Amino acid sequence: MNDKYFMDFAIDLASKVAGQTSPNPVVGAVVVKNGEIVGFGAHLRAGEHHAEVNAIQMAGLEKTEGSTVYVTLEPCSHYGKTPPCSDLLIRSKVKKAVIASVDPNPLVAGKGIEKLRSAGIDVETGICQEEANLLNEVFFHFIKTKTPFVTLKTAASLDGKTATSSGESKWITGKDARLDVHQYRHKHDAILVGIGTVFADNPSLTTRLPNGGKNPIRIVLDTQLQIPIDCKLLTDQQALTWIITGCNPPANKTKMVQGLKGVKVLPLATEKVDIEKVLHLLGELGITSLFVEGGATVNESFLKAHAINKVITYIAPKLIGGKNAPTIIGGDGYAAMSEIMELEVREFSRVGDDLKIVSVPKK
Ligand SMILES: Nc1c(/N=C/[C@H](O)[C@H](O)[C@H](O)COP(=O)(O)O)[nH]c(=O)[nH]c1=O
Ligand SMILES: Nc1c(N[C@@H]2O[C@H](COP(=O)(O)O)[C@@H](O)[C@H]2O)[nH]c(=O)[nH]c1=O
Ligand SMILES: [Zn+2]
Repeated sequence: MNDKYFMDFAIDLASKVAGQTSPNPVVGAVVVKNGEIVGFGAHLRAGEHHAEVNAIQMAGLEKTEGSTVYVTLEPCSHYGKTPPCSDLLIRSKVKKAVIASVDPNPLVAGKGIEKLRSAGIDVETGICQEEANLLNEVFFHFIKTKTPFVTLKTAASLDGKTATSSGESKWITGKDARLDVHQYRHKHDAILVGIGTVFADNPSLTTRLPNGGKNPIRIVLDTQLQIPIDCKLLTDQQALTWIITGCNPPANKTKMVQGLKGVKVLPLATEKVDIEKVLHLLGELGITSLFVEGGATVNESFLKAHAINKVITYIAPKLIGGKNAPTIIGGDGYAAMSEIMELEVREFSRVGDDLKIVSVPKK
């Protein structure tokens, strides 16, 4: 078996724990001795063992000695919440390390590889690098920008409507597509809607998957703190709810809302809710991935802030019509074609009766 064979397994291990390890990256590791897999593991949760530790623990020290370790991310070389993996590989007398992604964390970048080489371990990098980098697009983005990686989720009819002109929207996409959305809620640290969607749908924004899943922190952009006090987000206590407002939300309403369990009011320093400021605030609060579920006004503000890193679009084979029916992106939008946002399609699939398109900004 070649290096790709074993690295594919490590990548598969890492891909299956997406959403669990935040704010850490997902990492998979496989220990191979004389062409036989003797141990494997993934990093399961921030603060717990790294992938290499789990894999070497399964292999045992005897089999690890003289082995080749395949790992999707450069072994760490610093003391974070856990001791350095590069030291562990050296102590365990590993013969060779095959690495997919180099760690962009300034604390680690290249130091882990250097440490291994100077201890006489043969290190090869770049095997399945593209694929492994995609696994950690959120982590790499956050390490670089200290702001969350933003995924915009939209759902519309064939003619681009998100509701009828009378505001009805149940349902445009089918059960399968609506369920598919929940896997993304599980994987994200936070989910964001505008106050308009709260008024229109009284959403719960929780993760409702058959096998359970993590609820993201629910964020509402609500400049004047108009949120209805009896809405699900403030009363269901299913997950934390943070409301981001302009600088002077009404004092008595703020006191009332702030007093609710699991609810925080976060006023910005400016009158208007500026997306750049929202992202920096969320980054400071440790949000590494943000799932934006609209509505049209919020979507446009993210578009204009050039803050969209990925778009998940569900299209239902339905025609709604109506020049006043709402569409995916509202506001003024761009007047000049030269300004519009261009993307490239990364995935195209069917989900039940609907189409699903995953696209990313054109490089
Ligand atoms: N109307 C449709 C959608 N509507 C999505 C809404 O904007 C909002 O995200 C939901 O109301 C969230 O509600 P909850 O959290 O599940 O209680 N989204 C979809 O994917 N398909 C549709 O047909
Ligand atoms: N999860 C992971 C790594 N994560 C690296 O270590 C940092 C977190 O360290 P700590 O706070 O100790 O968990 C994280 O920012 C990233 O640079 N490294 C690895 O060798 N293997 C792993 O499985
Ligand atoms: Zn480590």
